[in-house]
Amino acid sequence: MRKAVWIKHASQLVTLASKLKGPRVKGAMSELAIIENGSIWLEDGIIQAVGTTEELEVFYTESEADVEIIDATGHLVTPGLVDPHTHIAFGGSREKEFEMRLEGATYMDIMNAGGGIHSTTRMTREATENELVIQTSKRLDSFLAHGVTTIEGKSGYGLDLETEIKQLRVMKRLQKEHPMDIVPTFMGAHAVPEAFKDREEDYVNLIINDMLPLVAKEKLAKFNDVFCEVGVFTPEQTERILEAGKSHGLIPKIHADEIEPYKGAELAAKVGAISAEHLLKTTEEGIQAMAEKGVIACLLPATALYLRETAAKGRRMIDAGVPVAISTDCNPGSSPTTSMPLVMNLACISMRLTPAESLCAATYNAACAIQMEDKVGSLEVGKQADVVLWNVQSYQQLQYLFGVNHVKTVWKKGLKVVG
Ligand SMILES: N=CN[C@@H](CCC(=O)O)C(=O)O
Ligand SMILES: [Zn+2]
Repeated sequence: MRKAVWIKHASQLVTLASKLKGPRVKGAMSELAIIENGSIWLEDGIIQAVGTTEELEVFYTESEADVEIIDATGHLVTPGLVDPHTHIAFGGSREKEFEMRLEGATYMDIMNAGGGIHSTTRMTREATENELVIQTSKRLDSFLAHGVTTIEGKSGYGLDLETEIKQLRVMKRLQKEHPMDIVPTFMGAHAVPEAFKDREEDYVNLIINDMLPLVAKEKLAKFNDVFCEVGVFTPEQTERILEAGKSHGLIPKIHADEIEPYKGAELAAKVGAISAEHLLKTTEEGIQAMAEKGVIACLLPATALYLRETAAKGRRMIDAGVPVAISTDCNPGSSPTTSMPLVMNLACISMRLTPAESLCAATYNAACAIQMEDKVGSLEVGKQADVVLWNVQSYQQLQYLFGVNHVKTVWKKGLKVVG
């Protein structure tokens, strides 16, 4: 017999439904389209109906399915959260660097001394594909437990053809074997590998001539990301790598202006990047350029906190008309967390987003940053049945009661995966 789930009597069903197309900006980020005494019908992995509990009674009367009824009285219901920026498929762990940073070493000091991204690269190269699948799968479980049902995942801890491909294959396998939706990004330009020290151009050429064509041919990634940073890849190198990716159908993203202002936001606008990430040091000119071209600012307040840096100017970006998304940046160095609820709280506390903007940034706008908004990011008929039931009454409470995991139940494509 067919199965269905009917969630009813939600104190707030936050749908984020809208007729607007594309990422939301300014006031539209606060329009959550909330239904009180809300109700939602999940069947065949898809949302079949959304409305008040009274409106969906008819649906129940006429249904021939075996219906599980969930009484959500006193509970908030939202779309599954979307994390549009993670480095999830890596080997090993870097707690020693956490201590080193507390003693005064900077992120770039550690990286330049062969630690940081280089140390995870060594550990990722050593791990077998199966080992990486097991380690990454556990992280995905933790994301689900925190209400995240779709993530982006980057390579970039291989820095050689074989290991970059291995990381992307791990994500491709997990897309089939794990309930999580994983959208893959190639990030061979995450660092210049140690073997290419002082001959960065050779590595840039390797990415352009060998890595990008193979990644595209095997359809292993949708996006192409570069760490554009002083001492890593210059804006000129970044542009070449992103343009080469575009010629293979890969959509640009940029890790921009994280440690130093480097006109990364301006470059994102110039190359037509879908999003620019971090943006801690972005200037007013960079903000204007992103607003003009509709580049999504993917802001990572947990990373800023973890590196003890001032957070990005999220408030200013929204006021200037930049579409804003937020993310964990889950990675073993600068943000080893899988908690999007924490990131939503931090977006309010450290970047002065309102609770409503923060939720939009973690759902619909996040989906736009990985071109998944047709399927996920809002509760609308025809979209995937990715739904979270929370142990709080309102989205305001979700943002206010910070540092706690309020997830009660998670459905992915209509199936209960948590709770
Ligand atoms: N900043 C560059 N890349 C990652 C960190 C990677 C690492 O430290 O392992 C980031 O987005 O924060
Ligand atoms: Zn990152």
